[in-house]
Amino acid sequence: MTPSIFDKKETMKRKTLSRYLIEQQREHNNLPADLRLLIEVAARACKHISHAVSKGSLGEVIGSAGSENIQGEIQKKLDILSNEILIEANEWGGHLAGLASEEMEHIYEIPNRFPKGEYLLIYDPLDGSSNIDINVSIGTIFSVLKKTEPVEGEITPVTEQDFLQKGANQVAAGYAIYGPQTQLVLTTGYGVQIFTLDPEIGSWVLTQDQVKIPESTSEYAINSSYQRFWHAPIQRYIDELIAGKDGPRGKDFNMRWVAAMVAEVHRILTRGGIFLYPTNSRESHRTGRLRLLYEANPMAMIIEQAGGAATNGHIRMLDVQPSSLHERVAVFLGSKEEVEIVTQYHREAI
Ligand SMILES: O=P(O)(O)OC[C@H]1O[C@](O)(COP(=O)(O)O)[C@@H](O)[C@@H]1O
Ligand SMILES: [Mg+2]
Ligand SMILES: [Mg+2]
Repeated sequence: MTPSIFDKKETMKRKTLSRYLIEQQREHNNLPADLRLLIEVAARACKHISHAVSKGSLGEVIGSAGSENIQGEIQKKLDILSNEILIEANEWGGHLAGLASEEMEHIYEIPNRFPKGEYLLIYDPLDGSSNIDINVSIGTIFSVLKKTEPVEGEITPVTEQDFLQKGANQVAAGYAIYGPQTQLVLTTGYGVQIFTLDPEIGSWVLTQDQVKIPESTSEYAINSSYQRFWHAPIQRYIDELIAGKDGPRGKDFNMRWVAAMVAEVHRILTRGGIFLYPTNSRESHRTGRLRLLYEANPMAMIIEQAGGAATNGHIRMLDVQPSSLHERVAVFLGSKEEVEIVTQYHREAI
């Protein structure tokens, strides 16, 4: 008997992250057991961060920590706390060789007193830090790579070089968004799934499977306060969007800016759109604002898995060869048609 729509909804409601991952491992045979456990540990850490975020001033996590990270940005108390939560949860998990974070200058090798694994975890513990104090959506972004050994079976110490892999090598990527609801968006290379945290039972529940981004859109997101520093291809692209129905695009566009990449990507996954963070002539943005390894790459994998596109303006983001841990990059991602147009404008300008 075919189950009714109601029954299907009920079944979806009960599918927790654990059950979903076990099904992938056992029934579909497309998720190694160690990777499944690593994702569970990361998801548990995000639940912990979500709890700290929701307490806000009650938990005394609001405000500056009075320190700077490697990028010269003022660290918020929550940036530091989230980083510590992720390290603590993952270092004894037994599935990692090492981890790296926006908030740490160097990589962190799992100490010898803990069991080790073959994976590398790279994350932005708290994305959208400027939104913390104003109670607007923020998130945690993570990427998982595999450490490759020069000789099979031999285990060598982890180095920064191990992390400098193209995004195409990612075996999983995800983010948690701490907004009106806390959600976990995940890909292990088989589409994109959204899990919503049910605060009553403390579980991540599958609420959307195989998320798909519409190919066309009339919504864009860019910080236009840098307009005077923009290079010609971006100037051209945005001018055309603003010209709307009267311009070459022949339709009106709307604009949004949340100032947290997780929130922009989440909106795009939900209803389409394009997110742009180009390089510009300002010294601090010469190579871009967002970080390749723990912002651009995981988001690019998620966007591609949902049928969208992501480039650095010239090539597919996932094909960019990283050269350093905290490297910055220009980012164009979202609905395919728009990403293709803006990338084409960059290519024509060479
Ligand atoms: O509004 P701005 O200053 O242009 O920057 C917004 C961008 O900065 C970020 O907040 C950077 O992330 P962090 O908060 O992790 O440093 C992105 O999420 C966002 O897209
Ligand atoms: Mg960030
Ligand atoms: Mg951050």
